[in-house]
Amino acid sequence: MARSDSFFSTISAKKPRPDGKPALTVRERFSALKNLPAFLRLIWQTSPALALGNMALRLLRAALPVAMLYVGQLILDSVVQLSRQPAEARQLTPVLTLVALEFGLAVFSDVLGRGVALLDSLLGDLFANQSSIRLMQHAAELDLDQFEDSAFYDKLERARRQTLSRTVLMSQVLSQAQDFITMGFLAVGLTAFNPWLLLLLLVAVVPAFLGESHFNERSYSLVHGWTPERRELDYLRQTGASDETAKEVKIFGLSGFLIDRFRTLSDDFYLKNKDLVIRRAGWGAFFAAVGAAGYYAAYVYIISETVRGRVSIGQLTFLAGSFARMRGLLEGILSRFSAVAEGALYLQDFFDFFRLKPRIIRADDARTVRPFPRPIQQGFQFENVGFKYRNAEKWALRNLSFQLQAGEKLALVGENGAGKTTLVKLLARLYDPTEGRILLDGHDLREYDPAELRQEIGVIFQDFVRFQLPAGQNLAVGRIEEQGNQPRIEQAARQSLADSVIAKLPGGYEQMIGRRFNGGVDLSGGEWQKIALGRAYMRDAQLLILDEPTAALDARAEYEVFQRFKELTQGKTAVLISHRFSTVRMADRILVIENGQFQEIGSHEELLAKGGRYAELFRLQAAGYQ
Ligand SMILES: Nc1ncnc2c1ncn2[C@@H]1O[C@H](COP(=O)(O)OP(=O)(O)OP(=O)(O)O)[C@@H](O)[C@H]1O
Repeated sequence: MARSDSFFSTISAKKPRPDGKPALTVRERFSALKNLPAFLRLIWQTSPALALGNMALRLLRAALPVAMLYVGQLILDSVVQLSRQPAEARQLTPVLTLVALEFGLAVFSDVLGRGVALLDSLLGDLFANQSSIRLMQHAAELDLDQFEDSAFYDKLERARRQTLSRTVLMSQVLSQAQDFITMGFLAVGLTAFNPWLLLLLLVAVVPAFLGESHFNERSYSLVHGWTPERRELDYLRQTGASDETAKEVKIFGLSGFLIDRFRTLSDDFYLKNKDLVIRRAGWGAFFAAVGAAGYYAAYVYIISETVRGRVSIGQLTFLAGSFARMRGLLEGILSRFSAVAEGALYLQDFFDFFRLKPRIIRADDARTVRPFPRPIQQGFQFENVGFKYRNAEKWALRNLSFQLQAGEKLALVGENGAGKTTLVKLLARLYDPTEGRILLDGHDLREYDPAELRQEIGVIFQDFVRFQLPAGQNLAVGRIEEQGNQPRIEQAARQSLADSVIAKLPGGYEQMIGRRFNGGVDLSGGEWQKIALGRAYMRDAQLLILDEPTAALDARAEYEVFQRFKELTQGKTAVLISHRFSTVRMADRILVIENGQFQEIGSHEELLAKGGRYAELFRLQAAGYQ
């Protein structure tokens, strides 16, 4: 932000924001307030009872300041009157009753204040929890390809950061309403005395409001524009100090490199922010002085009216008290208004995230959704399939046509980056083809319900997740509905050879695995792989896909895994991705892909006899063993 950027200039002109976009105008800032009704609806839905209770207490509390000031006025006037009476005629009881009343009101106001704070905190906690749940639910509905878009990630990040700060916004909006009501009560008293005092009040307070609101917009722009960098800062913080990365950070001596990058980014942000907060403090002090001048001008006026005998001492305290109170309230309301407007700007990100819609969804009209074939009759047909990742220049797959027959075991072979995993992701409809189509039993895959399709498919990816969960649950994630079915979990463990891994764990199936949590035991790469393989056996899937499932297994385990796999998937369709030809040759047919293009397909013997790419790769690997 340029140093010459004065406060008043941005009110009229659009200045570039730190992220290069023009600064928000006052109108844009106000228009963000349109998000508030939807926000209040969300709060109401969180707990109507708590929301209602909160509003009722606030309403009551709003009336108390004017009541207390009025009782104060009565007390003072009574005291002055008493002091003018002869000593023997002085009756203290009425004054003491008034003092007792004021005391009662003070205690009541305090109790109400605590009640409001309590309900705010309960409602805020519930709201934050429900927002986090909604966020997770919505993220789960979105497409994989949306997660690979950095603009999406920025939105997700901002929405996630805001679930907690939105509870502050909730209190602010409710306090705003409460203070408005209090102001209304006080304004009646002040206007009755002299309406000009109200005008004086506005003159004293409005500049401070404009200043606050300007700096709030600046700070939103700064934070918003810095989302990618703040994401990188989080990433660096995590990479520099986490169990997952500690090994390589140490071996490669990366901590200096990571810290330098962190320092550069964080210093840059600090300097930009410092500039802003210093100017904010300077202008803030100036506007506070303007406000104080307005208050003292009014005070002098009220005092002079008292001296001239036009108002009583009690009225003097009532008016001075009302004016001071109203100045505080108005300042609070106005500066809170800009905080609320700022919060509403952030809300925009929150709602924007929820407006993102997945594309891979079930057809709206239930009649057009095709029931999934049980069993699959013909299999999957790739028709001229092409796929390009979001923002990628080059095609990951192109012009791919072949048939995956029902009950067939198909192996995919190709060099790194050839497109094997991409093909599998298209089968599971994690993405839809960019061109061409995939048919299942003669119908486009898009005609089936994606949820049903995924139920019928069991995929173990090469980068499977190492869930920090007990061993049994780590297997059960393959079919989480069966997490209570111990015999089934144990059977899957036997089938994937994970049973011998679990037998060695001190806690058996209950043993927490992974290092993140207390008492967790880590496993070797191959041991993790056996657990992950077990997830495939937890499913009753018609199509099983194993993407390099044995890369970390020793030769004997690999042989055994595949013997079992063949037996256990009798009659089922399966796709295997492997770089080991000893595994690949067990498949009925092998599809060779090169640079995303179909190369050849056939059985091991056929392809060897053909003497093409497969034969070349096979001989290359075989030569390595000689
Ligand atoms: N999420 C992604 N976004 C952009 N490009 C991607 C993405 N995933 C893969 N690619 C690119 O698509 C191409 C095919 O990748 P794919 O993962 O399908 O290869 P693969 O044959 O499975 O490789 P490997 O044997 O290394 O696992 C590669 O050029 C890769 O860089």
